[in-house]
Amino acid sequence: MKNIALIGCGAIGSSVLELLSGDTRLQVGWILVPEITPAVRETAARLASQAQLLQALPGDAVPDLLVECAGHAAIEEHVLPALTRGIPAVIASIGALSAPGMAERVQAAAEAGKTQAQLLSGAIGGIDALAAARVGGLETVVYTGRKPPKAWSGTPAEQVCDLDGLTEAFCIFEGSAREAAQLYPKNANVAATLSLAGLGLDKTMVRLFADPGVHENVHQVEARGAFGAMELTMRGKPLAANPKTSALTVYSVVRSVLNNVAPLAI
Ligand SMILES: NC(=O)C1=CN([C@@H]2O[C@H](COP(=O)(O)OP(=O)(O)OC[C@H]3O[C@@H](n4cnc5c(N)ncnc54)[C@H](O)[C@@H]3O)[C@@H](O)[C@H]2O)C=CC1
Ligand SMILES: O=C([O-])CC(=O)C(=O)O
Repeated sequence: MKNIALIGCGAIGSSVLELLSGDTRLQVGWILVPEITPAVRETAARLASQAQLLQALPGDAVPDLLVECAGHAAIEEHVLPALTRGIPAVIASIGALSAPGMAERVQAAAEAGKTQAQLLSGAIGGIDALAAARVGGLETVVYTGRKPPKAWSGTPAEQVCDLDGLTEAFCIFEGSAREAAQLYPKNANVAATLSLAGLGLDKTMVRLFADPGVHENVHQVEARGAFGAMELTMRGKPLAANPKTSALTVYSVVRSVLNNVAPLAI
């Protein structure tokens, strides 16, 4: 049985617990959160009663897998030390790897621990195709992200338009994935994932829209290269508990965890 440490117990973490509970091939032995709130206690009691609720992984704990679905700060705080200790990790907060030097630090920590960090595809699809296409050579990758105005609240979009008053789609950002990550860090996961799989942060072009006409998180990718061309549209339903997060991200975490215990992985 695989023993898992879950980092974060918010919209994604609690849905992941829901979907994994009852699977006898694994158990969640640790849940790491900055504050052990009554909501976290209730979720853990209901879905992972054997789990220890802690702020950091104890030095003598050796989970088989660390699953990050907490936010960018958790990479520095939990993932790097665990990788260095040889604990493999799956990472949802890919946007954190846009910070200068962070992708290299994750790689170095995994090398030091002789283990592996797996970057999840999260809310976007086609990462397998894009990463394979890179081998033959990519020419352009363009990402367009479109979300309902309320999904952009608390971001610099509030300074470039009146989110509540929008009657049509408004382009709140156009530039490189590196600039997008700096301005919209909490919405930078998809852009960062596409960059890491494809042309890198400076050559991946990003356009972001606040669009009152959509109710989903719409992610579009256009890529061209030696392989031919790819066009992809995802219309991700947002999680009720966090409209900034697409439900597919939860399923992507669960897929990855189950691939770790399944005899046939896909
Ligand atoms: N790769 C992708 O496509 C996507 C990735 N994400 C990433 O997943 C993260 C979590 O998303 P949600 O569950 O919707 O957010 P949320 O805000 O609902 O939950 C975050 C949880 O992590 C905990 N947390 C925050 N900082 C922490 C830290 N330093 N160490 C341990 N726990 C910490 C919080 O207490 C909370 O339990 C996002 O911040 C984002 O980075 C989200 C959406 C898509
Ligand atoms: O759609 C989502 O779940 C999140 C998203 O756009 C991002 O973080 O890039």
